[in-house]
Amino acid sequence: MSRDAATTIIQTLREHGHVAYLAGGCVRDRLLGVAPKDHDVATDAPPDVVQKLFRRSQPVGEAFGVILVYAPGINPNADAEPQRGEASGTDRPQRRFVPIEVATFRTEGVYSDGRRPDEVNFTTAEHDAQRRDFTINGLFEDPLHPDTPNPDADGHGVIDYVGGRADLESKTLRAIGDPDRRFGEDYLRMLRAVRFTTRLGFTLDPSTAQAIRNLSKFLSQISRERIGGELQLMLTTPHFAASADLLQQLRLDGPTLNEDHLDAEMSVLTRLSPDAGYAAKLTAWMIDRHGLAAATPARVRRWRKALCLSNDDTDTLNRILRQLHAAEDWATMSVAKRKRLLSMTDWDQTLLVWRAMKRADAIDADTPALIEDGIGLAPAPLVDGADLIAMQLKPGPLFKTLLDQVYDAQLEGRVTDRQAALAWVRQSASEG
Ligand SMILES: Nc1ccn([C@@H]2O[C@H](COP(=O)(O)OP(=O)(O)OP(=O)(O)O)[C@@H](O)[C@H]2O)c(=O)n1
Repeated sequence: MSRDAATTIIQTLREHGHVAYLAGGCVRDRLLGVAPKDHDVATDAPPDVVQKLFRRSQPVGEAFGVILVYAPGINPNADAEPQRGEASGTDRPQRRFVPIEVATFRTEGVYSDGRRPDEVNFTTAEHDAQRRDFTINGLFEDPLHPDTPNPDADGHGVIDYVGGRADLESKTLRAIGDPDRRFGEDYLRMLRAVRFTTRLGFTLDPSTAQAIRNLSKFLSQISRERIGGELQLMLTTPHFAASADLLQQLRLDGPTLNEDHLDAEMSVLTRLSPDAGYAAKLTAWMIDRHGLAAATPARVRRWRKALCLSNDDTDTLNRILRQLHAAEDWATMSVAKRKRLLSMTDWDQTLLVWRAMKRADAIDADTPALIEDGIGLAPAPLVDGADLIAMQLKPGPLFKTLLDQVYDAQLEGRVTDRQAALAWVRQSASEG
């Protein structure tokens, strides 16, 4: 477990006369009874000392004083470094080297480029706690404290310089010290505030919320990759609708999406199944904000830029929107068209959005009969391009039209075997 690996590192640092603790999210999560994603260590040992003490280490954020140390532990994510003499890819369950971030206690300057702090100074644990974003993230823990032999015990080894324990108990997300200053150091923290508040089901402290409202427009100074990354974290949790709602209440929606603030009701997003992927959630949010008619490729291009969307997510978003627009004509659509729609890539995602829009009743009612009609939604074509070439037809626009039409005939049961399909093509081609 990464807690064991982090504890081993802390022990070594202590033996060499340094102060070292577990820090940040892992302390918060343990006190909340949640399994921490990873365990970070903070220490007064400077980065070069950390590197000398741990042979298996590499700097990951030298400017920040962060060193990745590989320490023995059970690594649940199997692809850590293999042990010496051990072939990688072996299936024996065993102790592996777990990567742990070891950061030197630091204070940071402002992030004036929106990506990294202008300056970093090494300091004490107390000052390191005070430069962190929220009180619940500013806790340290001594895993070697005699009162905490059991990691599940209510930690007496917790070191709290910022009032984080009381805020954990009252379920309050509060900036450490002066909120304007904390957000001014890194405006991305305003989005982090939304993520932690909704993920943990906390309340945002009123003066922290007010500071965000006042400063929301400065979010646009932050790099689009960081904004997009944070939004993705927010929307891929089960609390995505609450996150979008809180973003809007705090007037962070506009600067996040690089468009104007809107007071939209999150009805589609609220009803959307948690099984929906990131692109489907963005689609639902776009529809809540702008309506389906205004959810256009131009809007997708804008969101893609604002959120640094991947090609995959952008393609999926565009596909879902095209399918939603097509689904509007369901009532008048031919059987072949219906079947083609139902077998399109990402239709499952489209359907989740369509259901959240409360418009899927007819599709849901008609689908079983289409699937179980003895033909199916997407049977293998009875004829293909090679058959057309064998008929001396030249590849060209007519070629594709003929193939589409004969496939429609097949989907609708108008041709049921290969001979009939070939005859159908011959007839249509001769008619021109
Ligand atoms: N803009 C930021 C980012 C991080 N931190 C501090 O660095 C710690 C680690 O950051 P990160 O790994 O991003 O978050 P976690 O708190 O570990 O939360 P998560 O479980 O989401 O990773 C945080 O707890 C917080 O103390 C901060 O003060 N300001």
